[in-house]
Parts: sequence; C-alpha cells; structure tokens
Amino acid sequence: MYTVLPDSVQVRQSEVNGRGIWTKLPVRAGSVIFVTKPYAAALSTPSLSSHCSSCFALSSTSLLRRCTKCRIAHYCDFTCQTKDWAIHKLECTSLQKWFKAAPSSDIAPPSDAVRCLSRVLWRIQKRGADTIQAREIANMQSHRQSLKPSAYETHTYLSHSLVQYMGLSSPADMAQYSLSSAADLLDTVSRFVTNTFTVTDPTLVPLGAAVSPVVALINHSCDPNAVVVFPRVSPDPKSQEPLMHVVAIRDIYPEEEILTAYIDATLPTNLRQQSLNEIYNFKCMCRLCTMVEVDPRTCLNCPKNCGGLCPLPSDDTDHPLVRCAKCNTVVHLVDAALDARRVGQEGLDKASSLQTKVTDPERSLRLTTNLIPILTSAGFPPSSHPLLGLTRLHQQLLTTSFPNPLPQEHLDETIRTATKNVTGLVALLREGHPVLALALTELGKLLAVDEPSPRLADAQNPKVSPEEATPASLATYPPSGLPRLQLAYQTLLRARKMLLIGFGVVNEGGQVGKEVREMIVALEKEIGVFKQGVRNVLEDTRKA
Ligand SMILES: C[S@@+](CC[C@H](N)C(=O)[O-])C[C@H]1O[C@@H](n2cnc3c(N)ncnc32)[C@H](O)[C@@H]1O
Repeated sequence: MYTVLPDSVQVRQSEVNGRGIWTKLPVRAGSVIFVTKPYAAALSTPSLSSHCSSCFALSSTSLLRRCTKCRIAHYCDFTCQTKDWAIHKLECTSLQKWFKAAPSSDIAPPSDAVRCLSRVLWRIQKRGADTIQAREIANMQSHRQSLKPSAYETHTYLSHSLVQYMGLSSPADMAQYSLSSAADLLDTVSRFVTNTFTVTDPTLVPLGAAVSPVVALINHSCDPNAVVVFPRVSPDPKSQEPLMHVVAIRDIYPEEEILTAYIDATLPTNLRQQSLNEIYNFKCMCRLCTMVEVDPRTCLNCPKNCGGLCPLPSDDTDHPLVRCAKCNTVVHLVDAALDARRVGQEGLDKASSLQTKVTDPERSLRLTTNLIPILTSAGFPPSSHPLLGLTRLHQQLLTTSFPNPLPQEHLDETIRTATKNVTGLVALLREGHPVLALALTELGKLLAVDEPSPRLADAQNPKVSPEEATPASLATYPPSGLPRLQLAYQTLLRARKMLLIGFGVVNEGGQVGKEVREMIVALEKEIGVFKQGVRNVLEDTRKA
C-alpha cells in the first residue's frame, strides 16, 4: 500500500497520533516530499461553472464545454470530458435525478462534500473493493465510535444527502458500495470528514474537496514543517491535474515526523483547539498549543510602547492583572480591549458572511473600515485576533472594489492594509509559508501598480535607498515614484524567495512564482528607465 510514497519516508504508528509519515533522510526547505493525484475530487458549487470538472483549470464560462445532460459539469475540452466520463456518467444520472426531484427549479446541486464522497464510492464500485487504493480508503481513520455531539449534525446531514443523491434506498443499493449497515455508512462519512482536503488554486483560493488516503496519513501540528499545495506546474497543466504536492517549509531532520496544519494556524489557541476537537476529534499538544510565552495572536501592545506584548486573557471573566511581558507595565484598559475584541469578532463574522453568502461587499467594507481603527486604538497589534482577519478581509474588499479610474488614495489605502496584513503574518508564520509568500506577492504587486497621481517630490528626490525602503523608515507610507518602485521590487524579490519554499523549488514557486519572476524582470527595466528619466529632467533643469 501507499506506493506513491518515496523510499525516503516511512509510515509509522504512534500511540497518541495513530499512523503518520516520518522522514528517514534530511529534507531541505522548499523540497517537494511527494506528489499525488487525489483518489477523487469535486469542485465547490460556485466553481462548477468557472472551472473544468476534470482538471480544475480556470476558464471563462463561454470557453468551457458544458455537459449537455446534467448542465452542471463543465470541461476545458473533449479530452478533459472523456477523461472524467467514467465517473461523471454515474454522477450525471444522479444530478439529473436530484434536479428532477427538487421542489423548485432554483435548487443548488449537492455540496462538494457529497459529490466528492459519491465519486469515491463510484470509483471503488467500478475498480473493485480489492484494489490497493480501495484498501487505502478503507483504512483511513474513522471516529464514528467516539463522535462528539457537536459533530452529529454534520455527519447526519452528509449521510442523509448522500443517500438521497446516490439513491441508496434499500440494503441492495447500499451493498453495491460494500455498505452493509447504517453504521457502515456513518463510518464512511466519518472517514471522509476526518480525511478530506480542500483543493485550492495556485493562490490558495478554495476550489473544492479531495480525498487522498496517502496524504491523509500526515498528522497535524499548528506549527507545521510541511504544507499541501496545488501549484499547477506540470508541462501540460491539464494532464494529471489537480495534483497535490506535499512541500517542506523548513528543513526537516532525519527521524522527524512530517506534519501539516489542518486548520488556519493564525487563529488563537482556543479557536484552533475547538476546530480540531470538533472536526478531527483530538486535543493538539504541539509547541504552539502548549507554549507559555505571549502569543502574538492574543495580546495587546505595551501601553508604554516599549516594544513588548501583553498577554490578553481568552475570556473576560475574572482575569488576572495584565502586564507587559517585557517592561512589566500594567495594562489598565483590559476590559475595554476585551469588549473591542468581542465586537471585532462579531463584526468579522458578519462581514465575512455578508461578503460570501449575501454578496453585499459594500456593507462588509463599511464594517471593516469602522472596526479596524477601534481595535487598533484599543492596542491590538496587526498579528492579533480578530484584527488580522479583519485586515485580510478589508484588503480583499478594497482590491475587488477598485474604482475606474483608480484614485491614488484608494490605491494607497489598499497598500497600507496589505502592509499591515504582511506585518501580522510575519509575526505568526515561518518564512516560506505559502500564505505569507502570497501576502507579500499581493503587496509587491500593489506597489507596482502605476500611480494615478504620484508625489513628484518623492520621485525626484528619493529619500530612501532600496535597502532602507521599509514602512518604518518612511515618513509617509507608501512612498511615491522611484522609491515606490524600488520597494515593489524588493518586496517581490522577498516574495519569490518564499514562494520557492512554499510551493517548491522544483516547481519554481508554482504558477505564482513564475509570474513574480517575470514581474521582477519587468520592474528592473522600469526602475532603470525611471532613473534615467529623473537624471534627464535634473540635467535639463540645471542647463536651463
Ligand atoms: C488525517 S488523519 C491522520 C492520520 C491518522 N493518524 C491515521 O492513523 O490514519 C487525522 C486523525 O489523526 C489523528 N491526529 C492527527 N494529528 C494529531 C495530533 N497532533 N495529535 C493527536 N492526534 C492526531 C486524529 O485522530 C485525527 O482525527
């Protein structure tokens, strides 16, 4: 079993974590440990009309071929459609029945979770339950026996939708998929919940769900040494995609376990523990979850600005005196900060749901615009929760609402927000983490956008050398003219270094890494031309 694993790694069993993958040899940061195609994958409902259901490539809807029967699946071309047909044939019939039985015409298809799980069962039915991969799937961990009450709802809902979608109305129907009882069905669903991955595009935007029993062997740490990414870099980007790459984001030593983060590691410990307990049924004991130092996710800046951080209690009842960990100054406005955090969390939840579900980005933007200054003035640093989440959302909302023509202030505000996001992430994630690499890329790209109305004084008289061009060294941020271009250049150089780690050196940092390399070359030229232009103007002025 697990034949895609290279000889340099080994599956081992531990009492606490169950099976896991360990390396026998040293692994350098940026090395791709192994690559595999998921056993099954399904696009999320919003991506169904913009991405190919076979290779998951993005395309405009008008260029994609739509399946004429279900009218749901879209494909790049005939090759992709043919490749998916063996499974889609079964899926297509189920989708048609699903819509026929629907009470109204605007009903959505089943979720990606249900469609992905059905694809797993259809594949096992077609290829046989005795194949190596089917046995690997059957060996994935299930938590049915120790299911938390909070998880009942998800499991019941998934089981119910699966039965309905696949038309499993009798024991004979279930038997086709080697399911002999309701307990078997619940086991399958539990295995799926514990072991599913989110498929992402090369910029980490979620696209759907995937199952890979071999990648699912990797255990969790909130401070991981590896990541699972989909960089889309094969010479023929459609051939085998979507492909999962397990990449080392730091040097890993021989006899060390390979660990990835199942959840967003920028969240505070209590929220991470809550998700891990609800979805994966374990209590994490990693370095981050057990650390005694101040966590930059849950703290305030020192009121005396000594540069130290003050740990903030996780709830507002009977907390001890809060002091700066560096200079010991007592923080007096703790209750006000806790109130701000609660308001910020509620606002973040509301703004996120307005943005995604109700699609009211203007209201979301108003919320983030109002809440960020409240948390900042209450003393929250950029890395703290929920300020970091609000900043990330604010940047996304500002970027997607770029007016045409673009006012300088809107662009500058977006750059300031992207800078705060990077500052927050730098305090939380290690160099080379793909999330940090992409945040830097975004910042570099924003700095490289043509300024609608640059400040001429900056351009002709750059006060900062490229080495000094950091937000802290600038009187006004972002700079204008040449210093801005130089800062864009440096930011993109740093981003590329991190992309090579986060998406793999052999992958040249993935699709984004290649794009950034080209931007760097273009910026080098632009800076040269800019410098020459300024020199010419100064020369002309001198002569005049
Ligand atoms: C995706 S599976 C990982 C492989 C699994 N250990 C196995 O034997 O198949 C996820 C499950 O592994 C266990 N696990 C993963 N990371 C863990 C950790 N850091 N501590 C304890 N259990 C962990 C939990 O039971 C979790 O639900």
